[in-house]
Amino acid sequence: MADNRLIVALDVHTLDDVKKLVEELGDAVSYYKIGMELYYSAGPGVIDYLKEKNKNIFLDLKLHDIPNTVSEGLCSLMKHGVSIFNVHASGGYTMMKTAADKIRQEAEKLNIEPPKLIAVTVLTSMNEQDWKDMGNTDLISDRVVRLAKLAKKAGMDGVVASPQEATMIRQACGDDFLIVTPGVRPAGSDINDQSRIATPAAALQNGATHLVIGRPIRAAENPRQAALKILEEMENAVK
Ligand SMILES: O=c1ccn([C@@H]2O[C@H](COP(=O)(O)O)[C@@H](O)[C@H]2O)c(=O)[nH]1
Repeated sequence: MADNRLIVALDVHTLDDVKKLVEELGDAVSYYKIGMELYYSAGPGVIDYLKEKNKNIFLDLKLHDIPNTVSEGLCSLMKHGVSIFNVHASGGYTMMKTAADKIRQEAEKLNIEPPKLIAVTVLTSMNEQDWKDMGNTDLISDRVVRLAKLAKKAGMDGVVASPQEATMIRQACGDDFLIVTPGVRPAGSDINDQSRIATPAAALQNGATHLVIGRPIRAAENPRQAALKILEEMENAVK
C-alpha cells in the first residue's frame, strides 16, 4: 500500500504529535521528513522512534555554512542513520564537494552506507518577484537548473526543487539523480505559502523521484484518507 516516493512532512513540534500522526497514517506511509521545527524541539529521539517503526527518514535541516562546518555537521547527523539529508546548493560548489567527499570517507570508516546527500536549489515558496527583490536578474528555473548541474558535478545524489522544474532537471542531470519535490498540491487544495506548485501526478510525470507533502495530509479532516487519495493519484500517474 505504501509508496516510498511519497514523503510526508512531519512539521509538528513534539514526539507525541509525531506518534499521533504516524499511528493515524499507519501502513499507508513509509517515508517521513523531519524538518527544523521538529528536530530543534524534539531532537534525535524522533529518528529513533521512526526507525523502530521501520519508516524511512529524510532529515531536512538544509545545512548552509562554510565547507568545514557543513561537512562536520553532516558527519554528526549521519550517525543517526537517516536515508536522505541535505544542504543548500547556494552554499556553492566547494561546500557541496567537501560535504559529499567527507560523508563518503566517514561512511567508509564507520562501515555504513552513506545517506543520500541532496541540495536545495531555490525554495518552492519563492516566486519571480521575491527572486527579483533579492537582486537576481535570471529566471528561477534557469537558476534551479544551473544549481542542479553544479550539485551533480559536486557529487550530490540529487536536489530539492519545485515539481515545475523537474523536467528540465531530469534533462540536464540524467536519470540517476534524485529530484525531491515539495510544493505538491492535489487539485483544489490550499496552496498555503508555496508558490511553484504542481499536482502529485504532474510532479511524477515531470520526473520527480519523491514528493514531499505536508499540510494537504496533516491538515486534512482525515489524514489517512488524504494520503490514500494522493497515493491513488500517484499510482495512476505512472500508468
Ligand atoms: O524548497 C523547499 C524545501 C523544503 N520544503 C519543505 O517541504 C515541506 C512542504 O510542506 P507543505 O506543508 O506540503 O507545504 C515543508 O516541510 C518545507 O519545509 C519546501 O516546502 N520547499
